[in-house]
This record gives sequence, C-alpha cells and structure tokens, in this order.
Amino acid sequence: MVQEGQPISLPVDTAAAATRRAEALIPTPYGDFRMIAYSATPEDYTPHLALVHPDMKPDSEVIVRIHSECITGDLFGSKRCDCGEQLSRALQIAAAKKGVVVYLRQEGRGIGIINKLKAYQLQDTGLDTIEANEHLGFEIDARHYEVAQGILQDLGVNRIQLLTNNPEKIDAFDEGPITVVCRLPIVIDPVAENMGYLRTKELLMGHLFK
Ligand SMILES: Nc1nc2c(ncn2[C@@H]2O[C@H](COP(=O)(O)OP(=O)(O)OP(=O)(O)O)[C@@H](O)[C@H]2O)c(=O)[nH]1
Ligand SMILES: [Zn+2]
Repeated sequence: MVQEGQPISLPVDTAAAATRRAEALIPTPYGDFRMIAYSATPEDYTPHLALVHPDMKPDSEVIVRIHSECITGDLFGSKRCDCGEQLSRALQIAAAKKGVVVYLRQEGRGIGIINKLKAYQLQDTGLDTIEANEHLGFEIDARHYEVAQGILQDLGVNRIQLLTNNPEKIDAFDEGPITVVCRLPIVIDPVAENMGYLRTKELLMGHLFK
C-alpha cells in the first residue's frame, strides 16, 4: 500500500500494460474514433486508452497526442491547467488528420488524483507545481512513456508527428522503436487561473509555448 509522502511507481511491466483488451467505435463531437483499451490485466478498471481515427494509416506519419490523465481538467473543465482544452484540441486535430490520441492513466504527472489535490492545496499556500510535488515527497514528474510506445507499436505506427509542448515527451522516444518526425505545438490561450501554472512550466520545466 502506498504511504503518504512515498513515491508511487507505475506498472513495471509496460509491455503487458500495452496488451489490447477491448475496442469499440465511439462517436464523439469531433468525429468517430475506434477506442481501444490496453491494460496489464483483463479486469483493470483504469486501462490506458487509444482513440484511433477509423481511417488512420499506420504507414504514414501519424499525428499523435499522448495525453496524461487529468480528471480535474479533462472531465470537469478545471481552469487550473490547460489539459481539458488540450484534449479537445487534440481530438479535433486527430479527427481532421486521421490521427491518434493515446490517453495514459498517469493522473497528476503520475502521483494520482489524491496527491494532486494535496499538491493543489499546497499551491494555494504559495508553492508552485514543482515545489508542491517535492513537498509531498514525489518526483517533479513521475511519468513514463514506454507503454505509449507499446500501444503505438500495437497499432502498427512507426513514425509520428507528436502534439506536445513538453520536450521531455520527445526525449522519451529517443531509445525506443517509434520515430518522432516533428513536434507540433498544442498551445491554449491562458486564463487568469492557469497563468502561474503555465509560467512555471515554461520557465522551470522547459515547456515550449510556440
Ligand atoms: N502533480 C501535479 N500534476 C498536475 C498539476 N497540474 C496538472 N497536473 C497533471 O499534469 C499532467 C499534464 O502534464 P502537463 O505538465 O500539464 O503537460 P504535459 O503533458 O507534460 O505536456 P503537453 O504534452 O504539452 O501537454 C496531467 O496528468 C495532470 O493531471 C499539478 O499542479 N501537480
Ligand atoms: Zn490538468
């Protein structure tokens, strides 16, 4: 069991986590996608998800968004971050360009929703997003991307145009089987509530907002 303040670790067997379990066609406001669930075990309640355009061509350079779960932003539209709007934008682009959105269950940069809420509470006392993670005893960013590469391999995709502002996500592909041909920025207009968060990402975490 995870104790408060102790780093949690993501599933070690990333190859197993990229096992295809089920799929169905999902009509969204952006267009139709094939939703494919991947997990290490058949009964996993929080499998990783791939939303694949029905006419995606694996042999082409595929536009891919690797999106980290953010229940506050993605589902409830929280303005503390840019995730919700990035997800909508990514789905829009994937629908238009026959791309793929990989939805990784690494909430809170891998520390989970409970700890992310604790981090938010600390941020409300003046800490930034990095300091809050450290105060709780976590890495600044506990995410891994091997499973995303396994999912793309399962889809037969080898060359991608990656929708991200985070250079670390590109670096994560350096040693792997998938080639990132280029980065496509995914920049959302800031609002007052996420200005500080976005500034920290730009100045201290090296995110590229253009
Ligand atoms: N620990 C923590 N996680 C956060 C915070 N705000 C957002 N997140 C999580 O951060 C993840 C998104 O990471 P970001 O750093 O916003 O963006 P990114 O995915 O690295 O980069 P992009 O590809 O450009 O979106 C999601 O899992 C969110 O739940 C925060 O203040 N603390
Ligand atoms: Zn978010």
